[in-house]
Amino acid sequence: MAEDLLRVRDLSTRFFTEDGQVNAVESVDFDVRDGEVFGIVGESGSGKSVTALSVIDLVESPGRITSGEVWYRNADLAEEVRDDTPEAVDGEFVDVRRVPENVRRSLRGPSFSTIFQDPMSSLNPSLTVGEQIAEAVEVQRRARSNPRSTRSRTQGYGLTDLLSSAVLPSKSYVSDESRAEAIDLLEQVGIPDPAERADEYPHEFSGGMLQRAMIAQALAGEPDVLIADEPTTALDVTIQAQILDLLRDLQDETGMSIMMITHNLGVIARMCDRVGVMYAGEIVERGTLEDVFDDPVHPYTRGLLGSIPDLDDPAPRLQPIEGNVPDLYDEEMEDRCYFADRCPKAMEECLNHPPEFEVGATPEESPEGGGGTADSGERTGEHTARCVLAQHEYDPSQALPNDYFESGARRKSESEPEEVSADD
Ligand SMILES: Nc1ncnc2c1ncn2[C@@H]1O[C@H](COP(=O)(O)OP(=O)(O)OP(=O)(O)O)[C@@H](O)[C@H]1O
Ligand code: NI
Repeated sequence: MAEDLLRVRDLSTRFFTEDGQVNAVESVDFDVRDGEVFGIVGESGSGKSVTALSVIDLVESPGRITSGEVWYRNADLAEEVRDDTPEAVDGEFVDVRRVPENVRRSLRGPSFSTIFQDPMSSLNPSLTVGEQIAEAVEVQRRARSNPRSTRSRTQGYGLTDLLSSAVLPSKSYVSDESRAEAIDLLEQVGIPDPAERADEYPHEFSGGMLQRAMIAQALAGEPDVLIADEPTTALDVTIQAQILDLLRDLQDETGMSIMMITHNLGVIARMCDRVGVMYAGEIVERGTLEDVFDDPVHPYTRGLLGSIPDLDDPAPRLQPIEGNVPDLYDEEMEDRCYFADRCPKAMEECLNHPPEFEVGATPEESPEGGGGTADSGERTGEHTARCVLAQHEYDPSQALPNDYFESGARRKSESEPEEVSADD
């Protein structure tokens, strides 16, 4: 079995807005393994993008990561930071949340790279595509040849900042070698006439080609992990399929891992090895693609699967189950299963916040949460769900009345959990 490359533990991110505290990511655990595609899927507003941004420390104010560890396996980095920050090192793993900020930032590009729905969030309109990719190649080269000096030179700069900073002289390739490499990359991502296209500006590219150029830029750093947030959502379906196939091919060649974030289960089915299903800031079910698609436990997952958009069909935004993802304001998050108000199988037990249950395990064996830090590598349950149905069948005699969550009065005055009669 492939080794873990990333172990994310108890990651929480909140936005401190004028209207209140938004619990966008709520104690999330997941692993990303060598050479796999790990998918995060869920409706709009479920916390997918903020989870990704939290992993690479790009959450912006008024947001803040309030807890969590992001263990990244990199023996060289572990060696480098061990003396100064021993608490951030566990064997070959480094908790990137506990290393100095300049070190963490220097990992963007050479270790973690991103592609987004909108390529113009990564590309600078006033530089040619070739120059920008060549610059990313250079950053990687400097990082390889002398990690420490690069870390100080790029201190305080993410790759994107560096690329878009006005300091860069226009039309100057750092070297002929990096220009040649940029052209190679453009060819790798399937851009015809790459040498000519390299000298064009982003606005001269079509949407699909621009997406490919962004992928080339993201790959220039030879990242260990590519984080792809709805990378094909804006594209028409034929191009969408081409880009996904391209990502899979590139992954086969490079051995990188991909974190694929999407609301589209068709994309998940086509791409992913393992999946986490997000709802209201939590991962509510996870497992292999087969676990989650063939044997879903959480009624939310089942609901999502009830309307898998066909990739060959214009895919609608997912809205399979009546109702919406809650706004996630802290004061409105009752201590219950967050999905209970939309759930066709809500029972009295669901008025307690469910832990992560191992699917199919007896209650005694079931672990609390995703388990462990960097050193507890052993995995028991691959397939888990934050739902009591992982442990026992639906019991209609315990069902909550249909209108249970509808009375606004109850919400305010009776939200104190009543004594729940659990049978076991
Ligand atoms: N800058 C911000 N300020 C306040 N709240 C925010 C901010 N960014 C995100 N949120 C909130 O965090 C929660 C999670 O948002 P997130 O963007 O991660 O959802 P998502 O699953 O990626 O949805 P989508 O499919 O629409 O991209 C939402 O409730 C959202 O309103
Ligand atoms: Ni998003």
